[in-house]
Amino acid sequence: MLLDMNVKLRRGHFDLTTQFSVHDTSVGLFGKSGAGKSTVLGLIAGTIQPQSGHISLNGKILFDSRKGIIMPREQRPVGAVLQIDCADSSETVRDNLNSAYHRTLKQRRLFKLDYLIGLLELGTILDDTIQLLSAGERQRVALARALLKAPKILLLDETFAAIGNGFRAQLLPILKRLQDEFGLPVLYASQSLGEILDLTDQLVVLEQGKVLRSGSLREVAKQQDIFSYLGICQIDNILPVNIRHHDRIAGCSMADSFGLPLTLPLRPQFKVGSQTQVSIRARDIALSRSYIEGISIQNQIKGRICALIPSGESVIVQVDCGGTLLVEITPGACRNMGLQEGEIVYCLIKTHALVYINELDALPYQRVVNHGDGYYYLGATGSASADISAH
Ligand SMILES: Nc1ncnc2c1ncn2[C@@H]1O[C@H](COP(=O)(O)OP(=O)(O)OP(=O)(O)O)[C@@H](O)[C@H]1O
Repeated sequence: MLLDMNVKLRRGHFDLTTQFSVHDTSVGLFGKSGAGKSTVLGLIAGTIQPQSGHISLNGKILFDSRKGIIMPREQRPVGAVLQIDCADSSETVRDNLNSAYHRTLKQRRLFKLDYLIGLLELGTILDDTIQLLSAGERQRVALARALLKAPKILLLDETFAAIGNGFRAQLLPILKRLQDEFGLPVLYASQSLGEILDLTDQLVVLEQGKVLRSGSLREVAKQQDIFSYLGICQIDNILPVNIRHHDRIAGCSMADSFGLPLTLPLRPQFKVGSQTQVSIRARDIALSRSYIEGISIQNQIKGRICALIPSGESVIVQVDCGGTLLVEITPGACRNMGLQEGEIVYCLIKTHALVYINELDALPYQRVVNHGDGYYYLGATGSASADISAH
């Protein structure tokens, strides 16, 4: 275990009782404004002390109220880019980085100074004083300084948002490389699920100073009533399909997915035998207890209900039909049908509700994650309930 934290803190009216662990992988600390994300990062970095509990990193105790241990901030093997770190300074960038470089013992150094200057594109601002830098430039300098400490974990507080869209696309692969090549995981605090999921699908979800859920998005999303808090407002199923033949007269392409026949919109440009993916919105699938004769809907896929997940004003029905389909219906429909786990249902999908994945980008949605098992979670930009900022 890399980071283990179980602390209590009362600050004014805010009560934080937080327990979570981080293993050797990057984690997103998600929560709405005021949930306590910056406070948690400050507790790990040592800028704030809890009233009780313990925090350990890589087996080293950073804080333990019972043993009376408080490791000073400068000694913690933590690289942190906190909002308070980007304060004014009359030092030049060069002096600021040089002092951080020389403070780290030679044998512990992970990065050469020139390497980080190149990596974070700081060459042109080396002689500028920090107080004259833009907010994004300050964040990059703070990141370089954090990395020069040769940390065991990197704490970032909404850094993508502060650093600007242009540099963000460059920063992401850098953070992934730090994790892969140097084994340096990131604890990334943000109010934007989309921003976190660019980096990792491991989440700690905070609400009012408490850990609401933790685990992979998949595990977190299995539980009730979390979608709206996460800002997920649409779920798409992504199905792998093998094209079997094109029927120009019927106006459709025939395919199979998970061994089941599927009727798709006609796309003769896909070669027979080729593979592609199609997307179907969870809320565009209807359920029936039996196969329906005399209906225009071409796809009636038989499956077994493996979970019924209440989610705000919807119920997500997880149906195992070879692969898994997520179907979103109203609680009323669920009640009227008397659906129960383990029962057989038919998933009804209109041909034209299936969208080829290469045509999906034309839709006005923001894709937030490849779910691994073939689901993409999409947030509609601009939705009132969605807190997913546009890329
Ligand atoms: N110095 C302080 N004294 C008292 N209360 C504080 C102090 N700093 C923060 N708080 C309170 O602690 C709570 C959590 O703040 P925190 O900054 O950790 O939230 P956050 O999740 O990072 O929010 P945001 O996303 O807006 O930055 C808030 O209610 C805030 O008012």
